[in-house]
Amino acid sequence: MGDMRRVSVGIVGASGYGGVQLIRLLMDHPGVELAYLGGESSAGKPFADLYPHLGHIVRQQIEAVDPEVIASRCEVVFLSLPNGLACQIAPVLIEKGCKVLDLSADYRFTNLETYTTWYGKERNDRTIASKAVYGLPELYRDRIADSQLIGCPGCYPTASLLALSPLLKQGLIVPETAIIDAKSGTSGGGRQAKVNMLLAEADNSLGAYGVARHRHTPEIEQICSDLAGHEVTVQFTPHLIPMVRGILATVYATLRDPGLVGEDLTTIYSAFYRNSPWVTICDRGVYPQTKWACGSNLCYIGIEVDPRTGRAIVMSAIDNLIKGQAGQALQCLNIMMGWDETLGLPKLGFYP
Ligand SMILES: NC(=O)C1=CN([C@@H]2O[C@H](COP(=O)(O)OP(=O)(O)OC[C@H]3O[C@@H](n4cnc5c(N)ncnc54)[C@H](OP(=O)(O)O)[C@@H]3O)[C@@H](O)[C@H]2O)C=CC1
Ligand SMILES: CC(=O)N[C@@H](CCC(=O)OP(=O)(O)O)C(=O)O
Repeated sequence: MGDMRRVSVGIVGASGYGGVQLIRLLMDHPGVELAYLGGESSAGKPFADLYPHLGHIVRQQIEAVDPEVIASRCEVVFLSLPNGLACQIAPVLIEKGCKVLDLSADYRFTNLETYTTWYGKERNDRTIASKAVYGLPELYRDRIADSQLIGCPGCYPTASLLALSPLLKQGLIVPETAIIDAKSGTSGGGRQAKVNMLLAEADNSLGAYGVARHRHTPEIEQICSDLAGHEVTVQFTPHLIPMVRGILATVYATLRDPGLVGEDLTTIYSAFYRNSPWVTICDRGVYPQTKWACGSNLCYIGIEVDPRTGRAIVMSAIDNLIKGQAGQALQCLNIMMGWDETLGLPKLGFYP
């Protein structure tokens, strides 16, 4: 591995949480070199001014965004920008032959009308968008390997879909009965200042938001529909919880066969994720905690069946900035480049 050719990589949005998390991961990756860091308000500043604790490792400056310049320097570009910007930059990068991994919602949807309805932005890059592959490796590994453009999933969809997929794919639940109750730490909202993310507002408090209208709902439904083979609606309710990193999604769904028990589902999940190094199925009676995943690219899944209600109850825990964002994007790059899917990704969390 030490003699691997290093691929030149650019990160647009390097000053944000996704960008800095990518930089941290790529510093330990033997196959890449950082060739460009881009931003808007941070353009012209040394990266070290923004993140002094990484200044001894990352010497570059943040630069203004010019897709032609980026394409001339980079073989691979990560776009970690607010929604609606990647679709203005990616077409040039794709045309110039770059591999592009977008961390926003711009390339997640197969139907751009759905994107416009939920994100309120018109699109004129249909041809390119139609080539994008949804970057959830546990479901679409083969397609990711052959793609030039990846629409990396949102953090809630990652946790929710990894919990639901085996049940949907094998027809074990009535899809429309699926209810996803998810909790996220505040880093899910990005690095810009927002009043509801102030410590004084978010601390000592837990509440739902975006109820019955969160924009991750159609994204989850798109993939659930693909797995079920027909249009599926789900109920998704996100909550903001007073912690910085992590998502816990608890999914409830009615089993078609009321005779199924927890052991059956644990066996089914273990088989489904047999070749997925970043999914860990908990032993019977063990339910995941966000702290276990924090700092790693792992998704922990715990499974239960309530024989009284006939429902499966599946819990999944991820770090929203790693498996839910930057780590997943790097996992996709590993697959696109034909590298080991685990290369450069943290196997153990921070704690304890
Ligand atoms: N946070 C999370 O848990 C997750 C986030 N995502 C998605 O990933 C993307 C990035 O999120 P996150 O890292 O949290 O966001 P941040 O708000 O932390 O960072 C946003 C970045 O975008 C840059 N930027 C903003 N506007 C422009 C512009 N016009 N031109 C160039 N650069 C610009 C900012 O640069 P500057 O600072 O220089 O202005 C900054 O580097 C978003 O689409 C988000 O929805 C996906 C999964 C999880
Ligand atoms: C806590 C918090 O605010 N979380 C964000 C999720 C961020 C994310 O993943 O959004 P994209 O789909 O735009 O990538 C939210 O609910 O908007």
